[in-house]
Amino acid sequence: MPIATASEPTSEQNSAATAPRNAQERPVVLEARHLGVTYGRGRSAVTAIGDVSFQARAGEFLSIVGPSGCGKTTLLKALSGLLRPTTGEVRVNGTPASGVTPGVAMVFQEYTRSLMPWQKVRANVEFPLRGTGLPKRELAARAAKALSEVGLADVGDKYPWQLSGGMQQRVAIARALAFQPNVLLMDEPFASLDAQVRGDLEDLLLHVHARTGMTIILVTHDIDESVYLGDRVIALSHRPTRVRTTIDVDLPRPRDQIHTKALGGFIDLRTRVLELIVAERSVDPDS
Ligand SMILES: Nc1ncnc2c1ncn2[C@@H]1O[C@H](COP(=O)(O)OP(=O)(O)OP(=O)(O)O)[C@@H](O)[C@H]1O
Repeated sequence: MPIATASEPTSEQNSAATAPRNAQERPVVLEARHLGVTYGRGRSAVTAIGDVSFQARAGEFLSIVGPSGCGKTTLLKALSGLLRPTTGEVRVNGTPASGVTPGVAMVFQEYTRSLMPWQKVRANVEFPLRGTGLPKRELAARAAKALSEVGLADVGDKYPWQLSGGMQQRVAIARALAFQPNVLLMDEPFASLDAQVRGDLEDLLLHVHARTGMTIILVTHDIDESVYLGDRVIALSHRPTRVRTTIDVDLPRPRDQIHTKALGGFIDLRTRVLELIVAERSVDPDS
């Protein structure tokens, strides 16, 4: 399947652009309710998350930004159920989640550590599906479809280390897609890639989002990326973190690297987000 490029929006992207965009009418699929996370106890305790509440609606693309070390990764871990919150709860379709959050997949920044180098690409993509009871044929079909979706239909028999960094991160995304999650959590997935590859993968993500209608929650340090991809940007405060502001990104879709980023609205939004981050950066959480 062809990957969306800046100059050629796909038919899926175009249909997404004309679909009703009243996000408030869509059901809430994932909710953080007064989440708090403290690491350790006593004098060495570190409260990463103070009190965070927000809702992600079906099909929404949420970008999360915040100053360095404010607790963004901790928040994604709590949302995925990899880490138990100290206070508050995560709700899925209105029901409190305990343990690993159902229907959620996560993509990490460190693709070299998240892919198994001794397994071929196809086996890496199939891995999370093993133990789900799916027949082998269905497993293989899902992996093939996901690899095709990220433009890697022909690399199933290679090892991850035979691929470029950008291709390895595509494999990690394919692995999450093969799982067919309702919510995809992404922790700075493009941070270690060069600018051109990063732009390509941002557009790949826009394409996947438009085609699948999946809810995506992406943590990023890159202010432009947060606005370019998101329907809303949640700006977090310094640690112990709270939601400082939520900004609606009312830019038209489909988006493309050249024209969207040249829009006055894009420049205004990125300036607003940057101002918020700079203001929060100037606060020392340990003082
Ligand atoms: N396992 C842990 N034990 C103790 N403290 C931790 C642990 N993990 C994170 N922290 C602390 O919690 C705070 C938030 O960390 P976290 O990694 O969630 O922030 P972040 O916003 O993702 O950081 P960055 O901007 O560098 O990616 C930091 O002060 C960090 O040192």
